Amino acid sequence: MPATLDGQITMEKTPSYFFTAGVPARVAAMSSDVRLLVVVRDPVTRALSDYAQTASKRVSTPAFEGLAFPEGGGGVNASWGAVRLGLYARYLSAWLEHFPLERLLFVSGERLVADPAGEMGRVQDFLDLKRIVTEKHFYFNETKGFPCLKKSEGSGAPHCLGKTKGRVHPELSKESEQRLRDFYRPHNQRFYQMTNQDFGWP
Ligand SMILES: Nc1ncnc2c1ncn2[C@@H]1O[C@H](COP(=O)(O)OS(=O)(=O)O)[C@@H](OP(=O)(O)O)[C@H]1O
Repeated sequence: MPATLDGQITMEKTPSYFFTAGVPARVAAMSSDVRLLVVVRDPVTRALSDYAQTASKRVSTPAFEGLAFPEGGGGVNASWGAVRLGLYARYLSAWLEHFPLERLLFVSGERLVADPAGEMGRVQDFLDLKRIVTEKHFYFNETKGFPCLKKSEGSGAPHCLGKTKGRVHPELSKESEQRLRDFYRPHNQRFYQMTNQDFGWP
């Protein structure tokens, strides 16, 4: 992390911090007053998104359902990363050994899309920042199917995230979706209790 002067905030992000062993202890050792933002989405959608990212890099990736569900039986393959990483409560436990809950803000991935200004308002409050980013900064881009910035910082032109954000997800049969939902439900409930926040995942 670069040196941070008084009055500055240094931000650093990668999704893998959340679930990589040893990271909570390392972050705690680095800074005692760090604030942590965790963006989470419905773990079923997360699994499909994870798969879509892998499949975009390797054409020969087997079908989602073959990887998610072991042959025979009604089980779910929780050792496959795309499934395992949606077990948020498990990974959060490791962070809560090093940080009080108040040091973490859980951002809803769904609300970030449906109401980006509202969710960014929560983020700014959490970081003790003036609410500079508001509704007026966003518009919904029908082609992209996501909110985009009305003006980018560099050119002042509208700016959407790139092609690697908003990929098409694989189709999932109703039965497979239900199987995954049933698998995640108790984990989601535990996560809601730990965060005191109901994300409303079906
Ligand atoms: N405004 C906007 N524009 C485009 N995409 C958006 C936006 N807000 C949230 N998302 C969702 O972000 C998902 C990609 O996040 P990632 O976790 O891959 O990002 S990163 O790894 O931290 O770079 C990406 O997931 P996929 O849809 O599976 O590609 C999007 O659903």
